[in-house]
Amino acid sequence: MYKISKEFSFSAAHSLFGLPDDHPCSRLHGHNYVVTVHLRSKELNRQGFVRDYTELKIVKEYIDTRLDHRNLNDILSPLNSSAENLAKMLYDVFKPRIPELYAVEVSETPKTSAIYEPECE
Ligand SMILES: Nc1nc2c(c(=O)[nH]1)N=C([C@H](O)[C@H](O)COP(=O)(O)OP(=O)(O)OP(=O)(O)O)CN2
Ligand SMILES: [Zn+2]
Repeated sequence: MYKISKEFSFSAAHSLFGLPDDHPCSRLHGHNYVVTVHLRSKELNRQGFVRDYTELKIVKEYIDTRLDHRNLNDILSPLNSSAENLAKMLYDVFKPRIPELYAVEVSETPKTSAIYEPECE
């Protein structure tokens, strides 16, 4: 199995619901998000690629137009704007266009990340 990944970054605001009143993440705040798309394939194409990294510019275009400098609560509603929910939403958006996609990772901070990977496809 061959695996590749590519990172994309954007800045956005959000607040989380369902947390204790004194939880800091209940308040509107922002992150410099990093999204990593993970692709895999048993075979390489004739260029020797799982997929050309430059073909992943569709991810950058989506992030730049739909997520960057926005409030993620507006985009993920009625779901909570957690990193987990964002990772699954992005997986569902890109899987039809990137068949080799097997997981999406979202980091809100350099120390945290959430990964959505379907159990079986
Ligand atoms: N499982 C999850 N837990 C939390 C999420 C999430 O999306 N999934 N999100 C948040 C907050 O939005 C935010 O990311 C705070 O995270 P935290 O690691 O607490 O960030 P800090 O920089 O404040 O943490 P330090 O301990 O100061 O490094 C909360 N939880
Ligand atoms: Zn947050």
